[in-house]
Amino acid sequence: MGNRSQFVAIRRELHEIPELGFQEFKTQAYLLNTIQALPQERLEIKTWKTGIFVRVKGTAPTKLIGYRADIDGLPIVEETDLSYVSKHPTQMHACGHDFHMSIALGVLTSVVNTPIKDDMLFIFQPAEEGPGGAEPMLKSDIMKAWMPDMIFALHIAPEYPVRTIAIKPGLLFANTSELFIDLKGKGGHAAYPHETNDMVVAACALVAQLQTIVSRNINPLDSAVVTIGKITGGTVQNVIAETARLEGTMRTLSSESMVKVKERVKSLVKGIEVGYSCECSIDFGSGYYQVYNEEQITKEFMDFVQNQTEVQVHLCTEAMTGEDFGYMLKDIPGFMFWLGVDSPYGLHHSKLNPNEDAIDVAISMIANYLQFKGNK
Ligand SMILES: CC(=O)N[C@@H](CCC[C@H](N)C(=O)O)C(=O)O
Repeated sequence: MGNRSQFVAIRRELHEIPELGFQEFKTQAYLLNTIQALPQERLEIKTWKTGIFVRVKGTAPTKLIGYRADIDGLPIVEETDLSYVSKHPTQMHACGHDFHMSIALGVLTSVVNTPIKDDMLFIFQPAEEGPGGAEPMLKSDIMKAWMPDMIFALHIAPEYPVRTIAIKPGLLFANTSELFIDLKGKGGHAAYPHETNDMVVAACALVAQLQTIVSRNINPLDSAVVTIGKITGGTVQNVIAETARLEGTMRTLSSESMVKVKERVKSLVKGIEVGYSCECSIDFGSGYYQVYNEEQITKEFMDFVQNQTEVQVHLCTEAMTGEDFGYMLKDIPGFMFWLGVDSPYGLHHSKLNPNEDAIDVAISMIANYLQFKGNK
């Protein structure tokens, strides 16, 4: 691993054990072991479900600075040929949370070894991919007692080179809502369609109609996404399906548009019920609040990084990704930024392989920023 730090090895070990939201038991144990191996004099550690809070006492604190890393993986079968490929065959760190954790551990180690004046709160948060850990963590008694004065976080960005970050003041990520639709009709013999209400046909019609929400109901100057990522239905090739299920996600830049998208989903589903003589139920699952970067703190961070020669700052546009860190930023001023990791495969791809050089780049950049911001 050449000159790379121990946090690259830690990332690889975490990469091997991805776990889904609120099932991050091995991950939590691994993180706790690593945190407990640090000098403990300045640390106070509390667990919350599968997450962890670590408070680091500063030398002369005037504020509490929060830093959040998400810790869950995705239900994806990994298709890389890495020596440290996931040991959990149907789960993968395909959104970089292994990077987020190892960077947070690196920054924590740096703050323990070189204390800053201010107190710090490290938040290892479960279930970012769903159903959402940030909002309940924010409402927990622990965080109510340890409410940071400012907070920040990063997300890896495969499309940017290593040694770059991308960020903008104001809106960074979209409002999101999951979408689950169950359709139930009358199944039967494949040769007797006139005696059935085929839910495969109804589901296909609904998928096509859902596409008209973005193209026909949302102002073209606004932005929205309706994606159906999974369809299930039927049992065998020569039986007409009695049930079908669509699973997807909706994204909007404005919260008003999310209300409109949901209304249109309800109307289209009603139309399918009438048109295909079936019963449907809609579950909007979990929804995430937009990620909004507080202007002043974000600009100060951008200026700070720009003045360091090691990392370049790109001013980016908003993305339709979602992040439940948006809930934390709704209540606490702060920011999120993209960390360039230069991978030909994007987030949520089974071949995602971020460049590990970005780990030490990020640790050093954030540690420097904390020496500046936390010693003011
Ligand atoms: C950064 C990122 O990729 N976040 C996820 C968040 C998913 C939230 C929820 N499960 C949904 O699908 O709406 C994303 O897909 O943007």
